Amino acid sequence: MTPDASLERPTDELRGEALALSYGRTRVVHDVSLHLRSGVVTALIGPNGSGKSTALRALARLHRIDAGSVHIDGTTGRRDAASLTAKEFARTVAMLSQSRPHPSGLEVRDVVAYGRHPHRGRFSGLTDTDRDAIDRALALTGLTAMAHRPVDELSGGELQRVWLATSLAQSTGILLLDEPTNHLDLRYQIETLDLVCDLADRGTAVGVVLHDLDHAAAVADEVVLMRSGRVHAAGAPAEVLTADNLTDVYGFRIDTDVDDATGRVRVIPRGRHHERLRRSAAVPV
Ligand SMILES: Nc1ncnc2c1ncn2[C@@H]1O[C@H](COP(=O)(O)OP(=O)(O)OP(=O)(O)O)[C@@H](O)[C@H]1O
Repeated sequence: MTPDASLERPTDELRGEALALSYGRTRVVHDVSLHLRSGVVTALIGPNGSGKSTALRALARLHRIDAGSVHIDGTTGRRDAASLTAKEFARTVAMLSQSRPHPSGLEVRDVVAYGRHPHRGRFSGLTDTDRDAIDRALALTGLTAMAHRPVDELSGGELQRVWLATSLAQSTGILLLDEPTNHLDLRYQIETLDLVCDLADRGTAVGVVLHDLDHAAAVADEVVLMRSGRVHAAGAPAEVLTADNLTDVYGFRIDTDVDDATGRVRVIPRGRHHERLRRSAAVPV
């Protein structure tokens, strides 16, 4: 699962400034700014309901913006995301949403081919470039051998990889992933994280919502810690993933240390079960 290094290096960046977002009359995201830079993995973390998905969806033009702006900075200068046609935007930004449809009556390859829609003319068939992009997306997600299986027969994790492949087939310079490791077994969780890093290494701007803080520590160049619809802290993983920040935001004791092998922060949640383990270790059976 390594992206093709021969492809042109993307340079687009996505900038959400002072975003205010609501459901109906309820404001759920307040004054949030997010800057997704080319070649950088930005992880959005925070408790349930803190506004991560809503913010990511706003960057993908899937949620109405009450105040603030979303811009794309690319080779042709700065463009307001709202000024692009749907196809232009979809050639620039791909998003793997948390709510993923369950298509039926289609093969895996057909679903992944949907990712090429923004690159195709209204009546034109798949070009060689389209087919190459589909093959590459299937390979990157470990789906080549399943390309002709009906999607109706797939497990939740396999289907998740099909949607990831569909986003990759869009061949965008900006990739937004909402909990991409959900439903995946350990191998594909790690492969997906590796893929995220590989894509960033060849220039993609990646914004990824992650619940596993060790995953965020392992892959993120920048971490945005959200709380109650606001950015509580943002910056390098070692600056954001501190015991104080995490304990404060998640509302129970969380310690951190540093993995000697990688130099990355390790997160140690101190649930009541730790106390139980400590007691049972102290009292010989
Ligand atoms: N469709 C909706 N209608 C009304 N309120 C919503 C809707 N979706 C989300 N919300 C509310 O908006 C707030 C932010 O939700 P959001 O899904 O962005 O949080 P999140 O950080 O992604 O949460 P999670 O980690 O649980 O996925 C929450 O208070 C949530 O209850």
